[in-house]
Amino acid sequence: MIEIDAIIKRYDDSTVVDNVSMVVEPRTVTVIVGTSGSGKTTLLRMINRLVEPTSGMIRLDGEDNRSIPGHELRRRIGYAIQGHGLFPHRTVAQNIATVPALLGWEKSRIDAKVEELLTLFQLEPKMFASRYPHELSGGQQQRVGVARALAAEPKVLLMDEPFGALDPIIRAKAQDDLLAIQRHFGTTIVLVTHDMDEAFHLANKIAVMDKGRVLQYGQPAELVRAPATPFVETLIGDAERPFRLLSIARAGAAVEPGEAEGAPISEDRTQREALAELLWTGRDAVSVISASGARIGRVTLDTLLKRAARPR
Ligand SMILES: Nc1ncnc2c1ncn2[C@@H]1O[C@H](COP(=O)(O)OP(=O)(O)OP(=O)(O)O)[C@@H](O)[C@H]1O
Repeated sequence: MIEIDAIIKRYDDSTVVDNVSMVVEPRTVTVIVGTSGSGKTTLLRMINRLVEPTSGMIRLDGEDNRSIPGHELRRRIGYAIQGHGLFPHRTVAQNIATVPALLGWEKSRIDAKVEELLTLFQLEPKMFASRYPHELSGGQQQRVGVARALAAEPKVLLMDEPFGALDPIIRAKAQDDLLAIQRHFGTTIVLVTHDMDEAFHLANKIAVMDKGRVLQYGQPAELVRAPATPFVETLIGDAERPFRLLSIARAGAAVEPGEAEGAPISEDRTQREALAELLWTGRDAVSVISASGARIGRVTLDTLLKRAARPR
């Protein structure tokens, strides 16, 4: 758990993080969004003490982060940034091994970790371990950057616009990979982004920042249903609201009894995907199946349109 308690950061006369308090639950993804210059990066970097707060306290599992030695902070908290910051003259394997090597892990343990991470990130170890960063595509470099941040098995991963440089298709894939890996390791992730679609795709909770303050901190559905301020409403995007509502709920939650013609969809797909399927195939209803493949009912176009309707 990360407890951010009345954190303030001032540079000269300007207050760039203004009395922020929030709690990040373990094994969740928290996304910080907001306009440029609103203090997102500064807030993130106070968690691993790359920036020292002017006042306030941040606790990691109950421990004041100022009382945790630097090497221990680096072990507990991974950090991945846009542009990935890979060392150009070190191989992929050496890049990933950076923190474990600093921590003095045995070579066999490091090698096993590098292989595990490369495999998890779908980079065939035999092909990629000995390459240099310039021999990788942008998307591959980005994956190595995240793999490196995870190498010492940190409980917490801080990510600052990690996918900012990727094209939309690779970006969507990178987001899915991240969620799979987050579940695999049970990592607590705090991620900064400008991209609201990314926020809604990844977040268990979203913090909206403006001028150094957190205006709202809640589950995506809360932000859509009850935006705390007009700023939050604007940032979420009024026009996309129906789709956001559908993209944060699973098809399984809209099931009703009955059958439908044509290919079924899985209950864990989003309602937005169910709607897309219906619109693409011109059907009024689609059968829904459970993870084990059993038919559990159907979702109708009518139901989805009602769910997408303005809540007020
Ligand atoms: N070392 C510094 N010295 C002085 N001012 C700083 C420093 N670092 C950041 N700032 C200022 O603090 C404010 C918040 O910066 P920060 O990088 O946290 O914003 P951000 O929300 O991450 O912005 P962006 O989305 O553009 O990256 C900005 O006005 C920035 O100019």
